[in-house]
Amino acid sequence: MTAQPILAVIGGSGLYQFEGLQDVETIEVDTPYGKPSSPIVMGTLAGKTVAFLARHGIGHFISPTEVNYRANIYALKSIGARRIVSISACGSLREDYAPGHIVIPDQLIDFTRDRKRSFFENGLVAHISPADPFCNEISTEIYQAVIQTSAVCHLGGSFITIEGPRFSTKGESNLFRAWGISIIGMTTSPEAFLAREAEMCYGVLAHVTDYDVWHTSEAPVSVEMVVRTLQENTHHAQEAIHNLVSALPEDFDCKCSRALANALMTNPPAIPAGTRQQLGWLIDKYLA
Ligand SMILES: CSC[C@H]1O[C@H](OP(=O)(O)O)[C@H](O)[C@@H]1O
Ligand SMILES: Nc1ncnc2[nH]cnc12
Repeated sequence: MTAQPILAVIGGSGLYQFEGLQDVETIEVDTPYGKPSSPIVMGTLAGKTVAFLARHGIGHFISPTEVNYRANIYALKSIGARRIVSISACGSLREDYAPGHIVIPDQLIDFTRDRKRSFFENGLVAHISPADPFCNEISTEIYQAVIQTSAVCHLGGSFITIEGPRFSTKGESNLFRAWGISIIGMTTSPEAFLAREAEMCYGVLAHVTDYDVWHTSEAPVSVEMVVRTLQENTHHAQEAIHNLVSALPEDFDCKCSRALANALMTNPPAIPAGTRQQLGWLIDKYLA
């Protein structure tokens, strides 16, 4: 059996397998929420175990709305992962975050509508705090790893998740700009919120692939533009993950691992037995 991974990587658009993993083992995981987007590929990088999951499936056949975010987070937790790096393609809403750059966002604005956004349901109410939606520790580690590459990297910026799959109108894009939002994508919500509920450290390495649709001298975003920019820049993410894995300590203590400590609202005797059992993986340590 492969060792517990030091890091789980969720690969987004343009990243369906992880180059350079050695001693690779592919694991089919099933979850109470259904199948994750892809098998989990476990392997070693810099001598440490890493897990990789392709968010849109291998071949990119799952839309941002249809990604089973709960199954993906559950699957990564079930193999023992405690930290997640999400690799995402995003549009830029500001001039100085240019295509080809990388952003490590520190805020998240959720404009999605049609997604399961919590593990808590069926008689068990919990309210986690996503005031700081990304783990500060892993985000800083990601930034340190990226700046060792030749990529231009920005630490900080707010990231809006739209429902998609369509891109934005100019009216929407200009509204988001007026709100001071930095980058735009379609997958970080609810992924980041579910990772917090699962008490996992979660950070994003966002590749800027385009200027969305607001720019007066740049063409509006298209799939061709996103794919081309990603092809030119994915090597930065691969290199950064290598740097990150090399630097990450095996032992760590982060407040993300206690995110549910003050979140459970339902009086324990009122929790239905089936729900208590189904969510045992999250709540046993608080209700034992
Ligand atoms: C292919 S452009 C839109 C698509 O790309 C991003 O995916 P991911 O976050 O998984 O890299 C964006 O969120 C949309 O899903
Ligand atoms: N402009 C954009 N809007 C939403 N998602 C994106 N992913 C990459 N570019 C994007």
